[in-house]
Amino acid sequence: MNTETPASAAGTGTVLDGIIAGVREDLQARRAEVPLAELRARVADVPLALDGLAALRGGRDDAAGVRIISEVKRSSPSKGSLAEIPDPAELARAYQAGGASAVSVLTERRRFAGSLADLDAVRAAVDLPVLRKDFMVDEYQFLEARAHGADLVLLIVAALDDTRLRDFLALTHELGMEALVEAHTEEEISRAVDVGARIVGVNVRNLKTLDVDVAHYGTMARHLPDDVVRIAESGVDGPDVVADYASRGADAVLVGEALVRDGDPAAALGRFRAASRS
Ligand SMILES: O=C(O)c1ccccc1NCC(=O)[C@H](O)[C@H](O)COP(=O)(O)O
Repeated sequence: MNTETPASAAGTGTVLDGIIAGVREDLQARRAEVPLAELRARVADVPLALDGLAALRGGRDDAAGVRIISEVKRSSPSKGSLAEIPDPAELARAYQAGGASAVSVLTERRRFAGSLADLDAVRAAVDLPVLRKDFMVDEYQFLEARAHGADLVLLIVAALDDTRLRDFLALTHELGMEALVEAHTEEEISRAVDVGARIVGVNVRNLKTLDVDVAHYGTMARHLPDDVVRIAESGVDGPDVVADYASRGADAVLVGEALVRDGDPAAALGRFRAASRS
């Protein structure tokens, strides 16, 4: 597989381009430490991936309400440091206790202060599907995700041309994982669906301005086909937003900041889940 990917499919000098440039530099350093062949060997020793698709599907129809993907998010480009997370395993266990359906772990280092160590800690702490949330632009990262026990990875449509999107989705599935394919626009939703994405997220954070507009989910949701698992990403600052996403047909909601800032994330999750049922 050709792993040379343009900085972003758009290549417009956006926040995304800057993040990806840093991701590529960090990746070269890791590759020098652990060559691809060694990663492949490690993958063979890891237990099979959990079924992320099954965990997230059905939230729009069943009485249990919307599924929640709870994120371990230390920092962000838009807000800087969000929370001290001395023990990501403890946070992940709170998420599981609060009824999360999956845990997302940001592993990008420069802007989000994440790491593969966080992924390892969360993987060992919960038996929920775990999403490696990063800016996936190279085959190496997919093997790395699986070697560290991830069950799902993020594919950002805006960061990949159609060939890479298709190839990376195929690689994800070959490794037994599922992909959350993230779109921001109607055109990106079409591209995600055309390459065969089974889980499509609409991220309401604009990657050019970093502005969050929760109403954007409703505008985009009508373009999501019935047979994909629909995820609303970002912008949850309380139960009302979860209820709104649920009312617009989301199967699952991805929540970061509101949970890491809450002193009792398990209780917060309980409120979010209850709101989607009311
Ligand atoms: O969070 C950011 O500032 C950000 C900036 C640029 C690219 C991605 C970014 N966030 C990644 C995410 O998608 C969120 O962490 C996730 O959806 C949770 O969002 P929130 O609940 O609003 O923290």
